[in-house]
Amino acid sequence: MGGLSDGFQNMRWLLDIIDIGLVAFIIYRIILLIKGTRAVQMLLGLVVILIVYTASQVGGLYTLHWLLDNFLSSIILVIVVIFQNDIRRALIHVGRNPFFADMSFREETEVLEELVKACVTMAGRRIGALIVIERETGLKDFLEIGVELDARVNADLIVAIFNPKSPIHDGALVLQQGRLKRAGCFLPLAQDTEVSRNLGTRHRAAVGLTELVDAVAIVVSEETGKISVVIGGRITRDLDATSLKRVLTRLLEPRDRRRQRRTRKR
Ligand SMILES: Nc1ncnc2c1ncn2[C@@H]1O[C@H](COP(=O)(O)OP(=O)(O)OP(=O)(O)O)[C@@H](O)[C@H]1O
Repeated sequence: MGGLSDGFQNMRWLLDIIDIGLVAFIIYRIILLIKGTRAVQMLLGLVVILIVYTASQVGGLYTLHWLLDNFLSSIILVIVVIFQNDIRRALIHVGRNPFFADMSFREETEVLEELVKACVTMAGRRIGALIVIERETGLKDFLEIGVELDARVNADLIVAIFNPKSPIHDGALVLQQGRLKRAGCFLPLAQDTEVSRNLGTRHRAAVGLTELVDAVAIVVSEETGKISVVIGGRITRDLDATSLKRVLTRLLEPRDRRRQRRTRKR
């Protein structure tokens, strides 16, 4: 037993390195996860509260200090409530489920071309559409409503689905693992913020879902005929065929291939 604990003592430096490395990795992942989201502002707010808390202690502002002390004692609960969406996103990232799993490069290109063709056709005809593409986070929770399809990605079929006369044109079309999986799906709407208040419900649904999961949403506006891509709750508007294909290729490309491409560039 003594030998074992001596062994651990001798390895102390190694454990310290692992310890520091793990903490640095967790902080890095948290920063990556919340970068550019509302969570950054909330985190800054918390930092300000911490500064005021320390200042109130040093300056002897007892009532303020008591108030903040009580607030900060339940900080874990506060953090969980404030960052619930981000925590959920981080946790469900564990189960990877890439869109182009088991597809050859030629099949991937074909899927993207059919998707882009469908969006451009619908935009030209002012047919409204909402297409959601699953990436690493499973969308099972959002697929209960709707009609099962499980069909190859085909531009004519997508246009037919969103044709206003089609019985399944309402709601979202969901793509999983390179196939058209379900149509007529109801998505969670974005929370009632200043930005989302100015959006119609189709765009709000795209923002709402992508705030919760890492899926990519494509919206074709019935009103303007414009194509937008929504990811992480952020909208990139007014895409044409070329920019849509470029954006989708970048977002759906398998990670290992993206890494290989970056290494080749260096
Ligand atoms: N929660 C939802 N989940 C999925 N689809 C939805 C949801 N809410 C609305 N939609 C779809 O959006 C359509 C209505 O879009 P609306 O015109 O209100 O939005 P919009 O963002 O202004 O889009 P557009 O620019 O095409 O007019 C509905 O017919 C339905 O197909």
